Amino acid sequence: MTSYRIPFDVLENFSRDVLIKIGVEPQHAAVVADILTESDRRGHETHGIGRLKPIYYDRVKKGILETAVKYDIVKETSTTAVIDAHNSLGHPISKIAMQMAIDKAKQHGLGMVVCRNSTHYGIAGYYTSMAAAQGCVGMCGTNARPSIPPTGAVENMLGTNPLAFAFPTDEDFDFNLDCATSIAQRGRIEQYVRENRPVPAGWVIDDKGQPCSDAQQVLTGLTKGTHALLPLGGAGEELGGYKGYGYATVVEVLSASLSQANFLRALYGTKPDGSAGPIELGHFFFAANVEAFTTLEEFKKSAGDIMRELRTAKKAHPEDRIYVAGEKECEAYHEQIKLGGVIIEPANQKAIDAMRAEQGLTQYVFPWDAKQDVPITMTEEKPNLKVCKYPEGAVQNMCLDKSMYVGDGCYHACSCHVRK
Ligand SMILES: NC(=O)c1ccc[n+]([C@@H]2O[C@H](COP(=O)([O-])OP(=O)(O)OC[C@H]3O[C@@H](n4cnc5c(N)ncnc54)[C@H](O)[C@@H]3O)[C@@H](O)[C@H]2O)c1
Ligand SMILES: O=C(O)C[C@H](O)C(=O)O
Repeated sequence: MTSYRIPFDVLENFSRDVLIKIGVEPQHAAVVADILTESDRRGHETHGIGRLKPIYYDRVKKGILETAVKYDIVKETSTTAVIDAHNSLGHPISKIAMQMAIDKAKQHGLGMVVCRNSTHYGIAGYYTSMAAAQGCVGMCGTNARPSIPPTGAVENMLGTNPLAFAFPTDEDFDFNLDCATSIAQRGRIEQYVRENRPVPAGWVIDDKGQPCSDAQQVLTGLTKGTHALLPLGGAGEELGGYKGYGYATVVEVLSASLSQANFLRALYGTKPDGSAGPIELGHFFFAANVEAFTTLEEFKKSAGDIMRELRTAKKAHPEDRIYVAGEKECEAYHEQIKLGGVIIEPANQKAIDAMRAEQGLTQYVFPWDAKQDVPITMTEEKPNLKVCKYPEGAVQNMCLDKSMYVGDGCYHACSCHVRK
């Protein structure tokens, strides 16, 4: 089966409309759809639209995730707040919580807001980006279903617990370090299952401490507790696995102990009878107003100077490239915008088809609905540039390579095909 590139606005509108159909308020559905699509725009496809189903859609359908976004502020000071999210969708609550932290930082220098009884919030870096865009240093993290074993153990206990930091710079992107505290996160294993690829050595151990390369076995084993995703640094102490384990523990404590949220084994999401139950998590969001320390201009210049000096490091091979955190996401964003959307693989096409059929969203037509290839018309040809026009009724842009999507045609230096 073929993968197709789908424009971001189509995916975002589809995700929003699916969520509205299953009972989510339009303004909250729009936030979830934006954050899922933003993950794809940044190249974090493991946490993008591909997770609408099985995670959010299926959990709402099973009645283990609330569609109404309700929350209470249970404790508040000028610089802190504790939110109870009552098993609501994690993305809208997290956006509200990070904005509260930023507002407090803007007024008092620092702000920290924690949530309990919230649910999976997607990419941590979305929320730290909000802080950087508003002149703050942002930090956030969340706990998650058990995945990481403590160093020396084989039982998965800690979530893949992402920890993200962002701040503005005078470069054309904000620094944003946004990653799990495990070597690979669950979304990556799901991706390896979809692509039928073996899991690389060093990512996983089973309950005998042995490696396992079968992605499906790992995914099932994570839920059963027979497999674990190793912390940053890997197994044992030799390569510093205890550092990743330590950072995952910091995230667990900041997510759970300040807000009095659930932690570790309580996040398996299984009821005593073995059926799926809610996974109510904790998150923390922190913002520091740069202007409380120095001018924003001085901060950005200094941070940018650090980025630029890092890039001057002597390289092992001239062709190697030195990146700083946030740079790849910025490039992916521009590249994907230029290419006109995100590649949707066959497994994700099936999930989209199932949601479309169940919710009667027949107004959405995707390229894989097309029955036959039809020729495209070249309207202009220059060296390395063809301007082509799609025939009437052609379904979406299906150019899968470096092309510029322009309405009903594309500019490209390759051959692409269109289906009807
Ligand atoms: N909600 C959850 O429970 C949860 C759990 C785990 C991960 N996640 C999310 O999944 C996403 C992916 O996580 P991941 O652990 O796979 O991330 P990853 O391993 O892809 O690392 C991404 C980070 O590393 C930086 N980076 C990549 N290559 C670099 C290089 N060569 N030099 C310098 N920096 C570089 C990126 O800019 C980015 O900040 C994140 O958005 C994370 O928040 C969410
Ligand atoms: O899937 C989870 O529970 C957490 C996170 O999104 C991950 O991919 O590891």
